[in-house]
Amino acid sequence: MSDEVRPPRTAVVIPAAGRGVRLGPGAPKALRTLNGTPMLIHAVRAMAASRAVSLVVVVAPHDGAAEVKNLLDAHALPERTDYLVVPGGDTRQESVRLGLEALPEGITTVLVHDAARPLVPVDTVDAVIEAVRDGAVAVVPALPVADTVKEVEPAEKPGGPEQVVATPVRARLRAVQTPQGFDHDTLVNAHATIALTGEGATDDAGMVERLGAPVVVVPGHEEAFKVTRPLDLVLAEAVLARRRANDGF
Ligand SMILES: Nc1ccn([C@@H]2O[C@H](COP(=O)(O)OP(=O)(O)OP(=O)(O)O)[C@@H](O)[C@H]2O)c(=O)n1
Ligand SMILES: C[C@](O)(CO)[C@H](O)COP(=O)(O)O
Repeated sequence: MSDEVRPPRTAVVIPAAGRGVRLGPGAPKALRTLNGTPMLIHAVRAMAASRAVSLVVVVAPHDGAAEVKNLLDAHALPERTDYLVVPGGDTRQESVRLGLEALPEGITTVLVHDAARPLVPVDTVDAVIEAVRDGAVAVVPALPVADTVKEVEPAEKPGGPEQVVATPVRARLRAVQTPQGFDHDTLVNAHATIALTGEGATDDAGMVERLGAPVVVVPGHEEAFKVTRPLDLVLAEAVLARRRANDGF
């Protein structure tokens, strides 16, 4: 066996198998375009912009893996990075697990990034990777919350009023984004151990928290917002227009 110290290898799993119900009728959300380019391609480019990323695994809609492969082939992407496409599952959590199963040996750091956050800047990606390489087992980029957040008890009957049960101290709340970064074995262990029903975990760091492992926060970025509702498409195209005006990007 060689004593050679191998450099850490970083892969990104991009869950892109969602329908985008909240965005309204149309193609699956990841394939909807921003300024003529599919959101997924923006997201893949955002990840591959980091020189630390050697592999991007795209988790495609279950019946859309061939279409997504063609899409990646048809767009210019950095050549130093490898790309893989696998079919996804019924929930985000399942899609991420299927992406993790496709990773080759030797990956030490894994990022999970929503295709629905196409405009995250590379500095945020690099900050997450650096924090994992510095020893954190789980890292989330996050921003302070602008609104006051209430915890509610669900309505007793459909259409009835919800009851507020608590107002968490806003200064202690953070809105978390992606990419979330992990020590590879810790994330794989979380996905193998944590069983959740219904929609599953809403983020991957939450699964690592359930293992009892520490999750650290790095600053997020307002351009890393999630395209969820129709207004977010307008905002995303405005951000792209501002980038073009500012840097000719
Ligand atoms: N079964 C699923 C569901 C979601 N996702 C991905 O997880 C990310 C975050 O999910 P979200 O923004 O909720 O996307 P959708 O599930 O598509 O949206 P909606 O809930 O409005 O249908 C997206 O990149 C989405 O494609 C996935 O890979 N597999
Ligand atoms: C992972 C995430 O983007 C963190 O904010 C978010 O939880 C995804 O939620 P969604 O309902 O699947 O969009």
